[in-house]
Amino acid sequence: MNSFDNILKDHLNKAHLKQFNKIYYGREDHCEIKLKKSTKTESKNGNFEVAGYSFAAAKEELRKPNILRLGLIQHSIVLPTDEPIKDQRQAIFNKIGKIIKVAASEDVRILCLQETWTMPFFLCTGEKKKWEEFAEPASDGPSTIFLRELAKKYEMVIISPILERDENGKWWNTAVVIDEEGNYMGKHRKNHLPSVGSFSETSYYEPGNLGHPVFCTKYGKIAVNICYGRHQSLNWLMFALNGAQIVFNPAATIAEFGETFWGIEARAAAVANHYFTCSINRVGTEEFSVKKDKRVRTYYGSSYVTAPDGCRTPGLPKDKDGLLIVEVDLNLCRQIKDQWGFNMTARLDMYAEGIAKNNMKYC
Ligand SMILES: NC(=O)NCCC(=O)O
Repeated sequence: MNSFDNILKDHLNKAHLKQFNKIYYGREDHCEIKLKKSTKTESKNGNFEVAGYSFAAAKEELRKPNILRLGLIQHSIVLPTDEPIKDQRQAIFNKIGKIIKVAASEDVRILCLQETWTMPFFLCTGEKKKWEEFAEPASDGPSTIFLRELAKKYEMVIISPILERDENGKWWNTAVVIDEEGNYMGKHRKNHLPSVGSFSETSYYEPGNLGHPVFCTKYGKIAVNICYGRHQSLNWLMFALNGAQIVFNPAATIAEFGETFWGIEARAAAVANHYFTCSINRVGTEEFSVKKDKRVRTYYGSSYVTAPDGCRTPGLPKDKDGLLIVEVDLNLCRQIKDQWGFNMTARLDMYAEGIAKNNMKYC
């Protein structure tokens, strides 16, 4: 099944599709961006889907429009998981390098990759030794070196979620932020670690210790909420309190786990926190030999973007690499807050008091 959106297109007539889009996506028309001919050729040659949509904001008298293009890449691994680590990683670099080039040709200014994009998601195997060499330093590891060059060449801010090995040899699930001049800007570490079914990351690394950083890039204020952190609404809130205009949610999640949540959580967060959310999930099937068993996991892609007014784009396919390009006007963030009086009616002091009174416990 390619995507939910294609099923709808195939089965609803034009009028019904419009009605459906209005309720489900928040608007009748997806506002597709016209992509270059070369983009279509490259996507066909590289066997990845490219889709482009835009979100407009109202014209203002005093502020200029603040329009930029975001890029989200979802991808499968390239080589089987028992190939040498160096080859597996290089094959992914080669594929991603080509997709980033297409994103650059479409003027993408901020781009985000999926969770631990350089490797198969071996964190479901319970094994560590075999995979150690995928862990790398955040500021000058192989993937940061690779992306710094592309960031500089294309004047693009790049968010690179990796498996970090710190100076003491400890691992972290980390997102590195590289600025448009190719400089390492900083990093965020995943705050909430799953311990559910085969997602058991607590044996690999600890919850993040860097709070909720917002990176003031040349193009906008951005933050990263890594995968499982999307189930925690206060995690989203903290990025808003620190001033984020766009929050990326790079993920690795499978259909057996909350595919029904996927379209809801980041979308609700965009409305509740008045920023854009960008949801990126890996695709493809990954097979691991664990002792005498085979472990097989299939990721469902479906990456999408939501605007602060709750309108969302269709998703990328469930089963194919893809580049989602979304043109946004960041002025929309403040416009929505003003229109709904969200800052004026917030009761943060009341919640802070209530949380403190409950001794930080859920009942
Ligand atoms: N990577 C990760 O945190 N997966 C957990 C499953 C989920 O939250 O969908």
